[in-house]
Amino acid sequence: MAVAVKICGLKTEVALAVAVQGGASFVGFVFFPASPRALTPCEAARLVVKVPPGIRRVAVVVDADDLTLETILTAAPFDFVQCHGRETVARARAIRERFRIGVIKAVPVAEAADLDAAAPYEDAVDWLLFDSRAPNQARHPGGNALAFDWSLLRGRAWRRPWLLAGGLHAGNLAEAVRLSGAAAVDVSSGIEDVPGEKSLAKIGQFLAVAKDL
Ligand SMILES: O=C(O)c1ccccc1NCC(=O)[C@H](O)[C@H](O)COP(=O)(O)O
Repeated sequence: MAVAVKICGLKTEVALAVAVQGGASFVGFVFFPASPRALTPCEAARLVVKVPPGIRRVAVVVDADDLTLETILTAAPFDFVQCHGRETVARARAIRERFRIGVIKAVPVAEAADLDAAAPYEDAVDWLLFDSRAPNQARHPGGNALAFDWSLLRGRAWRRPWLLAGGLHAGNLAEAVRLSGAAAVDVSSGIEDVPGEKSLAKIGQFLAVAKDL
């Protein structure tokens, strides 16, 4: 059974094309200015229009207000907003209802107790995303190439589908899926040569591994 992949932090047409050809199920665009992967709504729109039907387009935001979301979502068509900050359950629900869009809520994980934070979101969002908790000094809450103990997820069940994220790369993907039981994964740093610069070869390798799982 192949594992579904979200390729996150895309910035160029060529990287997007490799992700699409390699079989990505989701493609993510980051709207957080401090990130080396940040795009403006205009820059993202030029890429988003190239995404073929059936591949889900994700706008990654951090505690974005309605005006910011309006600007992003009117510049280009997205299928999901990924809330990667401290958005409450009420805020996640409000985004989903006001913008009539799917919502993915990132849940930061460092220890088993952190998983309990996911349950209250189940009725408010479409997907959960379990990512490593960013260190205090991190400049952004995601995309930090940090893994957590994947076995924490083993045997846990949620009423929403979920993605595993954090420090994944072609070399550890099989083990991460085996230990966590993930059916969908999200990757950014592990398919880059330097932060913000995607490696076409690494995107291809990651997707090839995912296809065989
Ligand atoms: O990627 C970023 O720079 C980023 C910045 C701010 C919020 C979220 C961000 N990324 C979200 C993602 O979905 C990443 O793919 C996820 O955190 C995993 O990242 P990595 O450990 O680098 O694979």
